[in-house]
Parts: sequence; structure tokens; C-alpha cells
Amino acid sequence: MNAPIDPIRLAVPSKGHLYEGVVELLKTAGYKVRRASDRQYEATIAGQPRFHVVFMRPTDIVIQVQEGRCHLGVTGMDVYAEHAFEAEDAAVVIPDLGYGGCRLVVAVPESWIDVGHIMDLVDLTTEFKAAGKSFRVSTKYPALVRQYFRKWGIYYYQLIHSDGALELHPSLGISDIIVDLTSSGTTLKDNRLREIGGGIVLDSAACLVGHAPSLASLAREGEAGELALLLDAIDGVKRSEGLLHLEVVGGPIEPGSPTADAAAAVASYLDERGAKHLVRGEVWDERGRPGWRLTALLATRKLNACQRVLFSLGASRIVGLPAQFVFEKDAPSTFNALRERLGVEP
Ligand SMILES: Nc1ncnc2c1ncn2[C@@H]1O[C@H](COP(=O)(O)OP(=O)(O)OP(=O)(O)O)[C@@H](O)[C@H]1O
Ligand SMILES: O=P(O)(O)OC[C@H]1O[C@H](OP(=O)(O)OP(=O)(O)O)[C@H](O)[C@@H]1O
Repeated sequence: MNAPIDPIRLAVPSKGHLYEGVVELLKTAGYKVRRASDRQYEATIAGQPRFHVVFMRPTDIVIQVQEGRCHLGVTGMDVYAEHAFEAEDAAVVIPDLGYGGCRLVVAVPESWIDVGHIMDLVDLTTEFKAAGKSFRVSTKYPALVRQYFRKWGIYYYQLIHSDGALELHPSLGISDIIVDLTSSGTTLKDNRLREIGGGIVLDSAACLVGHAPSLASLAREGEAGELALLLDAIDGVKRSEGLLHLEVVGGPIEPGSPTADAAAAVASYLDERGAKHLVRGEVWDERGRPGWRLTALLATRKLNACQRVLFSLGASRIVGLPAQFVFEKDAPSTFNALRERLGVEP
């Protein structure tokens, strides 16, 4: 048996769109990254001496995970997908970490009123070719664009590879259209460009990738190993996102009083609002009088709208605490799924 991987190197984007989200997620999961300054490219994790964090650009992260220098890495799904064909040893462990959402889209000048759908580009690119002109597409994602255009039967175009400020290209005459990331849509709009129908090449989010042979080795450490603990913690955090652990207490119940049914009414109301894991039971206050208590998981955004109704149904106190982890016995486990995919025996 090979020696255990030590340190476990985790690559994290050094700045930009994907940085803060992962630091926050790791912290909530109990893995607080200790980085001396934002110019420091290495860090440790408090209480986790086996982890070594390195900070890199998202593209380099895919390459270093592929090479096995980094065992785990956080990058954008867009970046991973662009390099996937040359990174067969870099496996996706968690495809969506819950932040860094954006879309890779085909955008044309607003003035092109005849082009509303990707299908229109089939004809347009053919017309360009017939007229002896080259239809130029600026992008940072040549592999994804080629694949997408092939799927739609678009063959006559020239790719212009560029790393930034692509939105300027059509107005400067560098290209005719662009394929770039967007989230709020502001940059496209401010540069008089617009997305076209059927033009979403990829929906992307921050993802966790890993070097497949290293993942297999870490998975062999089992459910108490560092990989299982990290993935379980992330699963727990992700499952708790946006949820409150709600406690509703009612009472005291006077003998013969109709409030005895209040707990059932509150449970049924919360159930209608989408609350999960509703449980209720009898409780006694400090004077020994009976009451009821109900707990549930409820979307944070729904609590405010509920509270007056809950009082009217008989609740006397409502407490909502942000859930930090939700573990459910039968919920899908990233670690178990990964172990199965890698063919590692439990
Ligand atoms: N609105 C957005 N625009 C661009 N990228 C976004 C957006 N929202 C999330 N992202 C994600 O952030 C990644 C880019 O991050 P950032 O700009 O920090 O990196 P970069 O320095 O340009 O990296 P590299 O050039 O190495 O890919 C994208 O690949 C994408 O996954
Ligand atoms: O839809 P929006 O919310 O406006 O976001 C989209 C913009 O954000 C990104 O640029 P970034 O800020 O990463 O700068 P870059 O050009 O250096 O990549 C992307 O390349 C777009 O230009």
C-alpha cells in the first residue's frame, strides 16, 4: 500500500469571482483558511494540519489538479469544461458549490435585429462565407465554442482568442460576435450587446475538482479519512443553505382548551409553506404546565411572512436559527458517490 498523501494540497482561486465564496464555504464547514495577506499564495487550515492551501488562477488550478501537484481544487465549471478534453485525470467531485454562478453565452450587437436565435447564425455564417468574408467570434473558450457551434451546424467562422474585455471587440471591429460569461447582464448591455435565444453554451458555477488517482488514494482512507470528512462537511453545509432551524413553542395548554390542536394547525401551516423535517412534542414550562414545541427546517425568506399567522394559530414563541449543517441519513453523499465512481471498496 502506498504512503498516505500528506500534505493534501487544495488549490483555491487567489482572487476574483471565485475567491470569497470558497473561503466562506470552507469556514462554515469548519475549515478556516489562515492566509496572512491577499498576496500570500499559501495558507494553512486551522486545526487541519494535513491540508495545504495554495492560491492560483482558475485555469492553472485545472492544470495543476490534472498534473496531480494539487489533489483538490476549486475552479469554475466553465474553466474545467474548456480544459476537460486535455484533463482526463481531473475529475469533478462537486459540480456546483453553490456560488460563482454565471453563463457562457453567445452575444451579438444589439443592432442585429435579424439575429434572435442561434439558428440564425447558421444562415448568417454561410452568407459571410459566400461573400468571401470571415465571421469572427471572440472568446476565451475556443473548445467549448467549437463544440457548441458544431452541435448547431455552424461551421464557417474564425475564432479570435482573447482573455478579457471581449465586449469591446464587436464595436472596435475586432470580431462580429462574442461568446463570453455573463451573470447580471450589465456588461453586455453597457456595451450594446445582447444574448440570443438558444445561445447558452454552458451554465457554470464554482466546482470542486480532484486528481482522480489521488482521490482514489484518499477515498481508500475510508469514512474517517480527511476526504470523507471534508466532503461530508460540505454536503452538510450545502444542504443547510438558506434554511432556518425553526422552533415554535405554544402553551401553556389549559385543560379542555382548544389550543391543544394548535400544534397540529401550526405543523400543517408550516408544511404548506414548504417546511421540512417537522417534528412536534409535548413540553412543560418552568411551572410544570404543559405546552407543545415544534421544530422544522424552513427557508429563511419564508419566516417573516409566517410569524403573525403562527401567533394567530396559537404559537407563543418562535425562534429561528440559521442552520449550519443539515445531515440526513438517507441523503445522497458526495463521498459515497465518488468512492463508487472510483471503484474503491467501502
Ligand atoms: N460575472 C462573472 N463573470 C466572469 N466570471 C464569473 C462571473 N461570475 C462567476 N464567474 C466565475 O469566475 C471565473 C473567473 O474568475 P476570475 O475573473 O477571478 O479569474 P481570472 O483571473 O479571469 O482567471 P483565468 O483567466 O485564469 O480563468 C470564471 O471562470 C467563472 O467561473
Ligand atoms: O454580466 P456581468 O455581471 O456584467 O458580468 C460579466 C462580466 O464579468 C466578467 O468579467 P470580469 O469582471 O471577470 O473581468 P475580465 O474581463 O477581466 O474577465 C466577464 O468576462 C464579463 O465581462
